[in-house]
Amino acid sequence: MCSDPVLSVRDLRIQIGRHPVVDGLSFDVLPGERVCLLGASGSGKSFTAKAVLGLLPPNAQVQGSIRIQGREVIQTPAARRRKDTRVSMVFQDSLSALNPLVSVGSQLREPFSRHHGLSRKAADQAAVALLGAMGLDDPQRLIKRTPAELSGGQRQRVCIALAMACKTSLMVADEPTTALDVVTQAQVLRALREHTDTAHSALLFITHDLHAAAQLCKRAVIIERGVMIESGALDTLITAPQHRFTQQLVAAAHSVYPTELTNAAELMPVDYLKSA
Ligand SMILES: Nc1ncnc2c1ncn2[C@@H]1O[C@H](COP(=O)(O)OP(=O)(O)OP(=O)(O)O)[C@@H](O)[C@H]1O
Repeated sequence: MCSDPVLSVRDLRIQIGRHPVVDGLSFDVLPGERVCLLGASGSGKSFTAKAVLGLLPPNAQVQGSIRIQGREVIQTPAARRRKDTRVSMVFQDSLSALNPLVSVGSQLREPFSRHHGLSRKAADQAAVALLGAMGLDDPQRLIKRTPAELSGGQRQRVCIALAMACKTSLMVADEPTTALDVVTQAQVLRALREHTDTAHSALLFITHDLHAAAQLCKRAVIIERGVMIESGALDTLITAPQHRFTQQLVAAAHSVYPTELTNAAELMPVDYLKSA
């Protein structure tokens, strides 16, 4: 069975002044699919995410095609997009993504009222239920606090809850676990996995962390200096990486997580691992 992609990116080119930061990138994300965009620092991941979200800075020149639910949005900024082409977002820095002066409950109430049409009381109940479902202890108390009164992992799960409450068919998460300790990382990855499974929402997961990607995604697009160098099933990319950069990425992840990169990693050919 073949479904139409939720997100279809074709020959995406982004330039800042004379400097190309993304150069001819093409990939699809299918409904309910989790795809990671993997690349080293400075490879153009965040610019790709911003183009998908309609949040490119005014000095960026963009060409190509970005279709969400079949509609062309490449030249349409986020604020002017139709409801069915809007994308929810989880940022790396959860503190600056949330309003520091407003309680978690008030911030979560808004999307429940706006996108689900709930009354204030029902929106509060939905917010508490959602935070509880994400494994946060005592959500009744938590919604009364401001973001600064939460830990990084708690805040990041509030951000995921906010993105979930927006009820979009696509979520983009840009390095959502980079600033977190390993235990909290695992909790946040689980929350993303459970949400996308339950809501059948697609996810574009932006990361330079192959280990995190392998816990969440089945398919990867790997970029280097704004150009796609490899793409396909993550298992295959881990067991048989073709490009030098992918081989280095796998070797680095394997040296940090020797036994658990994925089941596929146990089958990994070793020539390039030995040389890493
Ligand atoms: N305002 C800017 N003007 C010109 N070039 C920029 C600007 N901001 C970023 N760049 C360059 O664009 C390129 C891609 O940046 P981008 O932030 O998309 O990378 P990234 O892969 O997300 O990196 P990281 O993992 O470090 O966030 C980099 O070479 C960066 O130096």
